[in-house]
Amino acid sequence: MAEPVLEIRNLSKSFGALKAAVGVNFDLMPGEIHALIGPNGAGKTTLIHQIAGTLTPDEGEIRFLGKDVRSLSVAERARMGLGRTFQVSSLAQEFSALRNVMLAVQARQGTSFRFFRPVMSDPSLTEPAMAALQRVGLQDRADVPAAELSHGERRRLEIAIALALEARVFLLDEPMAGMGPDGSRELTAFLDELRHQAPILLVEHDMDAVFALADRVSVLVYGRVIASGPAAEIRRHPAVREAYLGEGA
Ligand SMILES: Nc1ncnc2c1ncn2[C@@H]1O[C@H](COP(=O)(O)OP(=O)(O)OP(=O)(O)O)[C@@H](O)[C@H]1O
Repeated sequence: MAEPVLEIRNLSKSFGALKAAVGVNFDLMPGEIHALIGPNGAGKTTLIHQIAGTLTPDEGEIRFLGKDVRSLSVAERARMGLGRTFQVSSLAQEFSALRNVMLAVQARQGTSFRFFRPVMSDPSLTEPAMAALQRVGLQDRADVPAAELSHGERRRLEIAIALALEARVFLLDEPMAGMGPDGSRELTAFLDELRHQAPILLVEHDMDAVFALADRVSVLVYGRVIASGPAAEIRRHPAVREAYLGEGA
């Protein structure tokens, strides 16, 4: 059987008295989209922060590609291929779309000094960056500053950055947030294709997108996984309908 790309074991994290993760177990298998759903404040973003390395767990294990990554920095994890998009955009707003992706290409290639060539005309940076922009359909917007892109375009730019980092896994935190229905449909189709590149941990409130995309769904409530399984099963799960979808069982 295939090995999980990402394995979370007994992860716990508290902020004072508040338990944001309580013994969380979670796997991401090659090729799959595993959605993490749950009410506001359930601890979904906190879990992504712990995987990416911006928060340290109190207890538990995080294994990525078979390696325990708890002692690695955010940058080291990113270099291993932990590709993350953020709930709040982390783009360099004044830089063009192309420049934003080039920074990721440069980060991927490691620090190198380029004395002889201005960065913007260095094909070892511009070519992979343009290829990533093309994958997300932003090739015609390459020169536009990130700040002037639409919300949906910025989301796609973040994915282009993860592509340029040659992500081995995508951690997507509410990619549908702020999208209109057309944008959501477009992004859903795109993510469906993106899974072939690397598996996706999808934190999302848009249930149409979740049930259209996810192979598996885990439900987090007050830091605990209350149900986890194939999407069709989770949709029918009485505890999920009651606790999360707000219906009587
Ligand atoms: N740095 C922090 N310090 C203290 N409390 C925090 C911190 N980060 C998150 N929390 C709290 O931890 C809990 C889980 O928050 P988190 O943002 O992970 O939830 P979420 O499931 O992602 O919610 P949403 O769906 O609204 O984004 C919340 O009660 C939040 O207020």
